[in-house]
Amino acid sequence: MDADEFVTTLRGLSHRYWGTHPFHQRMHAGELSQPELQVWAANRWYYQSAIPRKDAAIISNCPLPDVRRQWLPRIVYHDGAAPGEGGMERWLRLCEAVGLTRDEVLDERHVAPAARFAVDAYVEFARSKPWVTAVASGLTEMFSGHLMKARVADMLAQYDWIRREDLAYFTNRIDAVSGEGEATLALVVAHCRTRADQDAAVAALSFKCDVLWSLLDAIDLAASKQ
Ligand SMILES: O=C(O)c1cc(C(=O)O)c2c(n1)C(=O)C(=O)c1cc(C(=O)O)[nH]c1-2
Repeated sequence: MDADEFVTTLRGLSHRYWGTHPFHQRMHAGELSQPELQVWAANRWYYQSAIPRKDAAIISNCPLPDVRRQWLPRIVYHDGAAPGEGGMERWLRLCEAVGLTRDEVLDERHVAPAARFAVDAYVEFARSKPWVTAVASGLTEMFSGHLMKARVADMLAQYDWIRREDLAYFTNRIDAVSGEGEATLALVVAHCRTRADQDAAVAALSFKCDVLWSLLDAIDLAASKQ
């Protein structure tokens, strides 16, 4: 495929993205109870906490200093440059805003088995696949900016007990993905040189859509028991 066709094929997977998942639809429509939002926040914590390990696995498999240098800030973004900073900290504050304690999030007591299984599969994928294939799996970020913008607006409009500062994770992340999404796409296009590499990248993005969808299926089921 030439670069345009390759990018079009990757973007063509957007219909499989978790933006249209029924749980997200209910969240955006204001139909979730506070206990259901707690299930969501506590389970997504497990995803958030796995992302730096996933990115470290990509770096460990990559022999190219330029790419490692480009990827490294992602780990610091989530872990923070110091304790009490960074994306994971902002997610924990969101958990507290929906009424969870830090302890009950950090000890993972609310993490559903299928949520754990889906997230662990993503980390294992990054450990076991060529680095560029694992990078391609993160291209769901291309689809996430629009969704996160809608999420902030809809949550503020629909849940009057949620304040803008509670959603700092997302407002901060929206800015980060606009740059990272394009840079990641450029990296994947530049380093997938054969048709086999390109097909593996498309399959990786498809796999990641399945990971996210499965995570939300697990959350949906756990929330329905509230
Ligand atoms: O809220 C969302 O809908 C959403 C989606 C995604 C995604 O599409 O993978 C990520 C995030 N958020 C996110 O916050 C994040 O840090 C992130 C990292 C990655 C990744 O695969 O490396 N995806 C995502």
